[in-house]
Amino acid sequence: MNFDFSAPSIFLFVSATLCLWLSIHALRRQTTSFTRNYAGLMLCAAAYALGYGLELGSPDLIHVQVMLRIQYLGIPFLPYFWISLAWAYLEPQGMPLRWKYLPLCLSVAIFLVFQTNDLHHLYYTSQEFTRSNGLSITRIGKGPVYWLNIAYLNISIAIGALLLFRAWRQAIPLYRQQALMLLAGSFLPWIFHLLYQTGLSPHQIDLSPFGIAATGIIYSLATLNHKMLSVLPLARDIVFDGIAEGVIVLDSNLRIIDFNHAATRFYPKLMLSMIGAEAATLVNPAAFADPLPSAQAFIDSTDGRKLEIRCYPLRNKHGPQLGTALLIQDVSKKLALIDGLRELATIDELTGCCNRRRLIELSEREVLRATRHHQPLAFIILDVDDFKTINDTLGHLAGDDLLRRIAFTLRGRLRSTDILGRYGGDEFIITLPETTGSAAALIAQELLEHCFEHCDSRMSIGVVELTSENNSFTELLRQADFALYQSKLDGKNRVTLYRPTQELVDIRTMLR
Ligand SMILES: Nc1nc2c(ncn2[C@@H]2O[C@H](COP(=O)(O)OP(=O)(O)OP(=O)(O)O)[C@@H](O)[C@H]2O)c(=O)[nH]1
Repeated sequence: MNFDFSAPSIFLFVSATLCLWLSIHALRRQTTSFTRNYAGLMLCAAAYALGYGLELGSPDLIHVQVMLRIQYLGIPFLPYFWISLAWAYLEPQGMPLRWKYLPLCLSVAIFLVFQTNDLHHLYYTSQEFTRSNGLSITRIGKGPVYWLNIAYLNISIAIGALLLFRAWRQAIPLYRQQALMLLAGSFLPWIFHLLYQTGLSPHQIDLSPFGIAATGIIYSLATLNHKMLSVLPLARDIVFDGIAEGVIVLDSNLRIIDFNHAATRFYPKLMLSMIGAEAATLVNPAAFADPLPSAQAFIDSTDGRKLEIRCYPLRNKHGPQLGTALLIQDVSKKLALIDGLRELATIDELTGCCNRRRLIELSEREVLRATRHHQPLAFIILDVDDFKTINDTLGHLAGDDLLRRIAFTLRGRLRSTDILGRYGGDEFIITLPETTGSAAALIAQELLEHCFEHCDSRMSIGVVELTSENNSFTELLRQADFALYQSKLDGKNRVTLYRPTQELVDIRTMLR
């Protein structure tokens, strides 16, 4: 006699193929606890649907028994994979090992009892083959392990549904659809199974595999249309809660709908009760006023910390903007480091005043400003007298110390707007905004006396005033240098104010 397949068998074969495809598809995408259990569940469903489809078309009891063995490759493990799947949806790490043992051992035990039923009849006490309406129906006598399996199946469906319900309630709207799909998928087999168990199914056909097959179809559609497998809770939980950056998700009305653990470190006020609150009550609204795809960073200062906030719009591929994600990180240390490096690059290491580069940069800025506003500006250059002798007699360290003390003394006598820099060796330059040449000469004289008094050092000084002829740092330096040279020539330890008419005379003196 041959197999006789009718429409229900064909439906089950198609469903088994879909379930098999889903199983392979899930494993090829990602191997997480969720996808592994999902793949296992779909594989078991495929075995059940295929075996029952074949059973319905079987010609006799011997063939039916073979097909039942195929079905029972999957049936005992369905509850195990179902609980594990729901657990993995709620907790991405999956079910703890100690919890897994009980359902797994139960599944293996039921599997073994079924496969050895001929020896003890603990599963089926009897089997009777009939054909009705073109379908092979097997009336079975139900043994204690059969009832154990039914109880196990029902309890596991209930536990899985409860876990998924919790996941659905906790999920943000973006994930709710997936949680709902999973939940809906669990009810069909249950209802169909109850119809069969209560004798309400037509011709005593076991409707459970049809329910499982329908679930397979729902999941296939969900996978294709809603990317069910790609929006795994893994993305939300492992990545979301594991990263060091704070993440706050806002809906389209800029209300808080989700946040990760790190975000609570940056905003201690942030807690579950703030879900639904306006984001502006927590985060500086300037951070998300105009979210750009390029996500420019906004620096917010809170509690003495500098928080860098990046704003990303959340939208479906072609749809409208669903919300906004704020990515937050503490950049206080980074900014302090940058400030430190910037300072190092502008400060003279030995004396703590501006280095040559910074001195030129700031002085040029002041020269430009004074020229633009027609304000006076003076320029002083100081050179320690006989510094080489100090180095040679007292040592370089004493020379260094003297330079430090001179810088300290000078700084103490200057205004905050004056610019003091070490130009090199034992030479210092001071740029004095809003100061005439004669006023600067008096200040220079005072500085000279102070350095002698406090540092026991003598200095030669050149002073120059900004005019329309010398309105650049280089020219001011050249003229001030000339005046300084004049001080040295005139016997050191003095101040010379540069006057344009002097230049020719002094050059001639120098050439003599
Ligand atoms: N201790 C110390 N010495 C330095 C430093 N930079 C340059 N010098 C020395 O400073 C001396 C500068 O000497 P000069 O200005 O040329 O000559 P001087 O002995 O001061 O003579 P006059 O300028 O004519 O009074 C040189 O011997 C340099 O080696 C420094 O950072 N620390």
